Amino acid sequence: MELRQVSVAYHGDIRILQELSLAVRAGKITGIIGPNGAGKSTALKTLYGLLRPIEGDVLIDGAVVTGLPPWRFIDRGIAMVPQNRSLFNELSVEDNLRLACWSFRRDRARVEAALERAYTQFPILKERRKQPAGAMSGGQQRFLELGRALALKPRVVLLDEPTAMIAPRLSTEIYEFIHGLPAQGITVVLVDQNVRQCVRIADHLYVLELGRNKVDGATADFAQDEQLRNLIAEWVDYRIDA
Ligand SMILES: Nc1ncnc2c1ncn2[C@@H]1O[C@H](COP(=O)(O)OP(=O)(O)OP(=O)(O)O)[C@@H](O)[C@H]1O
Repeated sequence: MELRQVSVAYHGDIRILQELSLAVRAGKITGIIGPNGAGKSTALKTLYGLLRPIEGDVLIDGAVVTGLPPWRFIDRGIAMVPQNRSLFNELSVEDNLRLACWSFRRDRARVEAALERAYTQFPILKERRKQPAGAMSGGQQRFLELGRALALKPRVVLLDEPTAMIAPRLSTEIYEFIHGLPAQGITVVLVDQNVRQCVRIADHLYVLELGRNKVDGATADFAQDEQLRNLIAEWVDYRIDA
């Protein structure tokens, strides 16, 4: 996936992204970091078709898809887990998973396979499958959101602050899980305030500032370049280890 010279505005004239270009590396983890309000979530929403650029293009597999609605992105194997909770709290864990299968609900074998995939990845969901989603802890609800996105066997998963407001022990588990996704053939785009963890697991990093791409590169190169490490420390208040 790619954003090519994309500008995005809210309310028509509040321009947030300014000619931002960004390429998602297939089979890798691409991290997007930057100070509060830099436009990281806006970039992710643009990659998923939730926001339409006023300039520039969104590409999938090299083809321009600018203006395509989000459900057509799902068809193309792109899944997103948004920053804010997106579960139906009153519905059971299993019904939340079934809803993700709505577009192929008549294909029972496929629905059962999708449920099984989510339960294998997160056994706690199977244990809790009959309980209301809202009765689970914040971390468990996050597992359900991840399980729901992955039940559809996406090629690419877009994650916005996956461990915001989640207890440290479960956060560590979530990062380990995300780290393992490329080995399952899943490409990851990770927007995160938790710069330490994002830098630890990302193969390639973009640093945004005021809606622009300030710098990007392979994470390993950031670690070896004293000047880059200083810049990152200044922008996001975190020093990458050499
Ligand atoms: N729906 C909206 N309407 C108007 N302005 C918005 C809207 N959503 C975001 N903004 C503004 O756009 C800018 C970028 O927001 P965005 O959420 O993309 O930043 P971010 O880098 O993800 O920040 P954070 O790390 O704080 O989540 C901010 O100034 C924000 O106030």
